[in-house]
Amino acid sequence: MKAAIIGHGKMGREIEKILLERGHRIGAVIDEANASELDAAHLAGIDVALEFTTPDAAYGNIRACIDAGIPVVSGTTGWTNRLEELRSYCREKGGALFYASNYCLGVNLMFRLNRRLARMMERFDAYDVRIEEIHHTQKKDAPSGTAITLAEGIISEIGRKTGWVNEPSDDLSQIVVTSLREGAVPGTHTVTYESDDDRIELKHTIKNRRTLALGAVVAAEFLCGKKGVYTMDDLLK
Ligand SMILES: NC(=O)C1=CN([C@@H]2O[C@H](COP(=O)(O)OP(=O)(O)OC[C@H]3O[C@@H](n4cnc5c(N)ncnc54)[C@H](OP(=O)(O)O)[C@@H]3O)[C@@H](O)[C@H]2O)C=CC1
Ligand SMILES: O=C(O)C1=N[C@H](C(=O)O)C[C@H](O)C1
Repeated sequence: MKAAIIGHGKMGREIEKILLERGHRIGAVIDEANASELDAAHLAGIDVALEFTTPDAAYGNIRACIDAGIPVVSGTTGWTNRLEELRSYCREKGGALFYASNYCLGVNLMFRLNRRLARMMERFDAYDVRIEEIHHTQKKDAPSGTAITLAEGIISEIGRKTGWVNEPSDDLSQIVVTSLREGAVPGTHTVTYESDDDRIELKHTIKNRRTLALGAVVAAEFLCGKKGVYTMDDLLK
């Protein structure tokens, strides 16, 4: 597989290592300075692109890959209010797009547990639910994409929760998501159900960025040669 790396930052560099370890080739590395090279001419011969950039850049980068006919795996967070629009565009153009807010296997297992637990807690309104996420101080967006996916999972199962807020709130219809930024933390997420008497916690701690990059490369291997719109659920089936 010949890959293009779009965004040669912390994730892009980790992805590069894993691509090479798994016997793939790097056909292009695109950063902000050469972002104008995201077109069919510059990407000729590329089988798949991996896009980990910034909330401002992701939409345009992914669209450019679709326009160039290059399957694209993206994990950039903080822009996903436009994800559905881009998925429709991809289908219209006959392109290939894989998106996940988190490529770590364990987090995706936690997403499933989270929905199952929420379904159980639907009946027990003595418990309120909240989410906490902790990441490194260089993270640009808050809350994390993973925390948003967790919140959406809970909202889909618990009728008394209709949205989330990223600030303190007494509104019981909202899930309070707290974002903390500490040192080099790769990503820690905790879902807490608390009553006056006790507390249930579902917690996931990422130990290193490699697990995220490996998941993205496995997604790229899965997407290669396919058309359509995919998520981690398709990969984990
Ligand atoms: N889904 C998942 O599993 C994961 C998602 N992420 C998300 O991925 C994104 C990147 O994270 P991370 O690598 O830590 O961030 P970094 O800030 O380390 O890297 C971002 C890179 O994007 C580049 N960039 C900026 N603008 C453009 C552009 N227009 N075109 C191409 N490249 C550009 C930057 O280049 P320059 O320095 O030249 O500006 C930089 O190299 C974030 O949104 C993060 O939340 C991170 C980890 C896992
Ligand atoms: O910026 C990061 O580092 C991460 N971002 C993703 C998110 O916003 O959920 C995934 C992971 O937690 C690391």
